[in-house]
Parts: sequence; structure tokens; C-alpha cells
Amino acid sequence: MLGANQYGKAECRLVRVTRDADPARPGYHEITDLNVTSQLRGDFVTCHTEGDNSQVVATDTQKNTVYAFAQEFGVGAPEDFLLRLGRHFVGGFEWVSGGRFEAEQYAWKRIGVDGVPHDHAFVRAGTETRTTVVQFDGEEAFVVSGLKDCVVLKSTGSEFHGFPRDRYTTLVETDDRILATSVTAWWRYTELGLDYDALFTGIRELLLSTFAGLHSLALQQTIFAMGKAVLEAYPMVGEVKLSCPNKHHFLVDLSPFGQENPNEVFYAADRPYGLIQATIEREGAPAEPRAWATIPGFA
Ligand SMILES: O=c1[nH]c(=O)c2[nH]c(=O)[nH]c2[nH]1
Repeated sequence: MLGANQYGKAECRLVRVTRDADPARPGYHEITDLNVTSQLRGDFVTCHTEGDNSQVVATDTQKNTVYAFAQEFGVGAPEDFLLRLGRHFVGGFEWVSGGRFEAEQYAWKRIGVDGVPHDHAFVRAGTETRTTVVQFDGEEAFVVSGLKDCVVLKSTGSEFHGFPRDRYTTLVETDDRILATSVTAWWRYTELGLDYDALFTGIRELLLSTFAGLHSLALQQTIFAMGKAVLEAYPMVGEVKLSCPNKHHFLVDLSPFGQENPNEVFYAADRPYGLIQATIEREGAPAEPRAWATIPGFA
């Protein structure tokens, strides 16, 4: 018997140019760069068991809808774009009872020419990506937003000591180390109709300022503080998940060269790395009963 299933078009790369972004400045463009995945859930049993495609909204159609909606409605916040897409499929086809719609958004900055931001020339703003997953269960929608590949480092204000020692422990205790990670964060909204762009900006800033400001005794403590700060400042967020590799920086032993190394020269190792993950939940908040409506990534 057929179990859980979903299908759609993955990674529709969409760049939307808004040519009339500022009516006072002809030729001043804005761009939105997304990677959109659309997947439908519903009654697709006979397609799987008999090859009956009479209810199969083709993945090609799903892809076309992404581009057509970008033209007709613009993109706006990726959360709003995905909500519109999901409502279209769930509302438009009786047997489509839900779906999962995902977007990554890549950031671009204007190129400065003689110090002036160019009207229509852009440079990719690093590797950091804004992420969104919108899921539908009937008309009910669940929005999870986040970011990934946001690489941060602090060159002091981090210690790690007091851990148990056994016959395999070699790590030296430290009261001053580099703390570096690549933040992947997800936060689940418990309301709809929000200003998702403003929330993204505010939550991202709060995550980063908490990373910077907390004197850290462990990366675990840092990520808990980051999630807690978001829950305290944003009542519409029910849960935050963080996944953070500990990007180790090892002090180089310069004594063979007769040199001191007072915490200044480090070897940036890329693997293995500690992998620190946590869910920070609002106390007393009802757990989301649909496992799939919580954030993907880890248990
Ligand atoms: O912040 C850290 N948490 C750990 O669990 C850990 N383990 C380790 O070797 N170094 C670190 N650092």
C-alpha cells in the first residue's frame, strides 16, 4: 500500500527583475534571486499504482506556475510568494490536499561605481542564503523561515573548560579561544500575515548580535542564547532550531622556531568539526502535532 508521498519540481531557479522599482528613477532595477521547490500532497494513489495521470498536476506545470506568478504578482517576500503558490494548488485542484513549498534566496548588492550604487549592476553578497519552507495541510499553512551558510567568528570572548577528562582526552582547556561557526537557523512562525522581510532582518540581526555579545563558555551555550533571544523578542515565533558546526581554530605551536604565540596565529581546520544542534522551544507552547510542520534538518 502507498505510504506518504509528495512530488513536484525541485530547484526552479528564478530571477525576477523589477524594472520600475523606483518610478522617479527610470532604469533603476531591483532583482530577486530564488531557488524554488514545489511539491504537492494529496490523492495520487492511482498514479502510483496504475500509472493513471488524470490527477497529476505535472511537475512542468508547477514550474511554469512559479515563473508565471513571478511575472503576474512579483515575488516580494519569499514566504508570501510560497503562500500564494501553495494556495493556488490547494485551492485549484480538489484532490490536492497540501504541499511543501521551499525557497532559498540569494542576496545581491549593488556594485559601487565611484562610490555610487549602480542602477542595474549587482555583486553577489557572499554565500549566506535566506531560506523558507511553507507547508499546507488543507487551507492551513505553516511557515518556517531561516538562513544558512552565515559564517561568523569572534576572536576572543569564548572559553571552553571544565569538561570531563578520561584516558582519551587531550584537549587543552582554554579561557580565550576563537569561536567560529556557519549558522543554519530555522524559526517557525505561529501566525500568518506577517511582515516577513522585516522579521527576517530583525531576527538575523538579533541572532548575530547575541553571538557577538555573549561571553561564551561553550558553543552550546551560545546557540541556546541565540534562540532564546529570538523567542523573547518575537512572540510570533514558536520554536527556533540552530545547527552550528564548531569551526575549530587551533593555536599553532611556534616554539620550534623560538617564537611566542600569544593567541595570535591559528590553523583554521575544516574537518572534523564539532556539530552543535539544538531546538529552543517556548515554554508552555503547544507542540506542533504535525511532525512535518516543524523544521526540517535534524530530529
Ligand atoms: O563549544 C564547544 N562545545 C563542545 O562540546 C566542544 N567539544 C570540544 O572538543 N570543543 C568544544 N567546544
